[in-house]
Amino acid sequence: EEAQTQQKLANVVILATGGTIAGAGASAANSATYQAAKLGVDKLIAGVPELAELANVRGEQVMQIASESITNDDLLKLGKRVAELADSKDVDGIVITHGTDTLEETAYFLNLVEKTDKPIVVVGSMRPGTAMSADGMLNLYNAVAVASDKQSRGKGVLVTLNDEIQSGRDVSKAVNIKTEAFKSAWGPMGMVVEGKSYWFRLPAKRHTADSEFDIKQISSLPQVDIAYSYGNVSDTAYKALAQSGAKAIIHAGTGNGSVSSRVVPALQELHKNGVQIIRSSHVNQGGFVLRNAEQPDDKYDWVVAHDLNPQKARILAMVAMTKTQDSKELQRIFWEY
Ligand SMILES: NC(=O)CC[C@H](N)C(=O)O
Repeated sequence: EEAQTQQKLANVVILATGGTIAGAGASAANSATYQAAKLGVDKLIAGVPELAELANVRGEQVMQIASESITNDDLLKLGKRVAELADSKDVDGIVITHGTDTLEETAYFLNLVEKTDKPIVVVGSMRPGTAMSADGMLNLYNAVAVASDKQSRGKGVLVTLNDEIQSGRDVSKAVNIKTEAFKSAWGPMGMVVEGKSYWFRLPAKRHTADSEFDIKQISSLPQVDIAYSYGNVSDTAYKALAQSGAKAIIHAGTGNGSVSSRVVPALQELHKNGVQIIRSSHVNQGGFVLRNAEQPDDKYDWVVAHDLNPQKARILAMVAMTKTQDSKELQRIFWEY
């Protein structure tokens, strides 16, 4: 009988990378003061015995770090392992446990480069497992539920926290400390409650199987950096980033992605020297940057990031620039993904 249930259940692999979901604090009162990336994947799985009712689950420790320390090489390593598993007949879905600080970057990266319809779910938590009202157990349970569900196929990389199913493209950490931390300007795609998924919308942008990018063809990512804008800003950061080898600079602009008159000449100069300038906005609840609004992008040959926040724009620019250095192609890609 046990063999029969195992046959019916989906096979889900949990790739663990660290973060608070694998964190531990000194006391149950420590919801914010703790060390991330302490528990191994086997302990995470053992901590939620109910996972066995949802799927045949096995774990792999890909790395054990706090996600603010993730590098481009780490992204490639994780991406390549996900692709290998997605190609395996024995794997129906993949869950990635991840720190929440850069979870939105990794989820978007995988959404762009994994050529598969199989569910890929990235999950984290806001409180370590040692804390009162820890959220990791339920978030992981929900992630495995979504990853083992056939309905989740072909919907792009997904993120499950706070009972919501979010698009890995759109979602961003908008709040810290609180468990209701991840938001999307366009709303969640669905809910997951007691191991069952309820879907309400689909992503409109190209992703995964429909993407022109393939992790198997990518061996390195170009240097793309972000410069933050504010009153009295100078061009120092932009010049320094270009000097250090940035192939593109994401302008984390004020408001509509506006650029200070103190910075415009330096950006024109950098672009003449081959650095792509990509305008985004650092407003918190959904930037929306349009070409030739506030700045003459056609005249300067700049690119706009549209609704992508600066950190997501960095991910797309890196992936796109593995294929093209042409600003018009880059802009096409920024509209489509
Ligand atoms: N809630 C979290 O996961 C944050 C912990 C850590 N800063 C990380 O991103 O890994």
